[in-house]
Amino acid sequence: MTSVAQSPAWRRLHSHAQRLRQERITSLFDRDARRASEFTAVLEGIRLDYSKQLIDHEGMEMLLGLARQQDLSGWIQRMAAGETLNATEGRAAGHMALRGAAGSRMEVQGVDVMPAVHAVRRRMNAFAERVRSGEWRGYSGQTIQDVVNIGIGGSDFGPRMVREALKDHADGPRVHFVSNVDGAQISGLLRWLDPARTLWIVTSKTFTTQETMTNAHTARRWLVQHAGEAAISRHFVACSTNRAEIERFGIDAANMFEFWDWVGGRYSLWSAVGLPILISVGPERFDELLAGARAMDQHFVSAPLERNLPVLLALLAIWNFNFLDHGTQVVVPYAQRLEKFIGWLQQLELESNGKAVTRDGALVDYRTSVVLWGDVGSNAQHAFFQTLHQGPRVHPVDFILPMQGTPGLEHHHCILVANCLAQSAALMKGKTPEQVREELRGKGLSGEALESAVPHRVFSGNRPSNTLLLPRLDAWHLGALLALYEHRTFVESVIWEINAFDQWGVELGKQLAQDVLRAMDGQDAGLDPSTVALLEQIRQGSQEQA
Ligand SMILES: O=P(O)(O)OC[C@H]1O[C@H](O)[C@H](O)[C@@H](O)[C@@H]1O
Repeated sequence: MTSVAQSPAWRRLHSHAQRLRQERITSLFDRDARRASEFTAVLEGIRLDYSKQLIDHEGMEMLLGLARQQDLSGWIQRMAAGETLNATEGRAAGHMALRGAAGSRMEVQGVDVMPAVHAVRRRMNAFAERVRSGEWRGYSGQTIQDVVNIGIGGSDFGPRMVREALKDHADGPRVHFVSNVDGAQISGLLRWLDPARTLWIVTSKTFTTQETMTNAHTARRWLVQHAGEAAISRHFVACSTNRAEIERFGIDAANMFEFWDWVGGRYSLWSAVGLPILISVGPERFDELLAGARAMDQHFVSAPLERNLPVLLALLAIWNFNFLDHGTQVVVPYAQRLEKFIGWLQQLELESNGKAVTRDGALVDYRTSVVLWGDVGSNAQHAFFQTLHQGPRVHPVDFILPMQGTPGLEHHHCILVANCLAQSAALMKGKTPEQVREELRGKGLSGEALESAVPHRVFSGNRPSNTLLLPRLDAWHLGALLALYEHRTFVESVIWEINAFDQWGVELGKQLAQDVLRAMDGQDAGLDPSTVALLEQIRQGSQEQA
């Protein structure tokens, strides 16, 4: 089996990249008056402007050629048809079905799953409404004031991020999240929560994840201490695929919201895992979120590759990392409400594509798994933008900018917009030594003082970015944004020929944690000398503290 890196499409791109490395993005603009509009793709007001990438029409054609060579359209159709894409676990990747419209038919491994999806959604809606309206009462007859989701990874990042993004629409009980097994997180909440008015949602696809189960048992003990076992059915619900474990924990089957093994954890916020979102913002907003994602799905499945937003986003990433050899992917939303977006995106991208073997198990001989990081603008400008502008490696940036800001504070939004656009322009244009000299002469510097100052003030420029404009940050556009990045991740995996839907890489650490726990219990767990020494230090340290 020859590697994609040996294929004709890849080789053509490789040679083309050698040529384009000599180019300036600004010169590409000089030669093409229509570049800004021609290198923009639009869906329902969402505009992906990729004109500030170091690429020309020929390069784009070659990238699309690579996508065709890799049968991208075929893979998209196979995902939409619910085929078993995740071969190592024998599962489909059915997250698009979770946002399918009522009355539509969507198959996963040959079964129409829409009746089951909508049946759970109806139960979620009804339950959320009961909690929100105050009809659902705790053991003392009082209404629910605080809801705590206990979950980690995909059972935490998605709902936490959406809850944060839609905070301005929150009109239900307060929603909190506990993910870390570090007792500091849950103890901080238990200090002030009222057991009679708190609802716990235990969210775990497997219902066996150590951190989640530890936190869930701590919450359960706390409630039982205050109100006895009988209170559990009024205060604990579960979102999971594992009915048996839920019952063993003591949660009523009637309080279980089901999802299925064809929903990957990092793609699960659209399923029962979204229950905390529903309770926070209500079923109507949740429906809008799903509708936005559905619009992106339909676009992804039906738009031609050259106008397909997720496809373009992924191909440009491939261009930057596999052909121009740039460093990492930076994502900077100029929207405070998207503060949790990066965490969600990191799991999505790095758990999906953090692999070095192809679907067939062959080692790859090209880069995969691009490290993705970022923070909200404008804060990020005051943290890591120095290295984006003048550091030795180029890190392409996705700027994400809602076109509307906070009502009544429009002048804040003007400044936000100005900063966002200025950063991408600065990355592209840079500043030449001649420009720096002129500037310094204007400030009265000359001779050696001037020359020694120059290198520190030069910006190489030619640093690529995308700008993604959203009409506004509402539930609909958020849904579309999240689905855009989900599909981007999938497209990358198709080009790289890897399975984006398993995550064996997290298993070894989990197994070894069990060994370390056994060793802490005094058993011989066959640990390595370094771990044994560290454990001894920790034992001594904790004794000193006691
Ligand atoms: O939802 P759970 O079964 O508790 O799993 C939570 C998380 O566990 C692991 O970290 C997996 O790699 C993630 O994909 C998953 O989201």
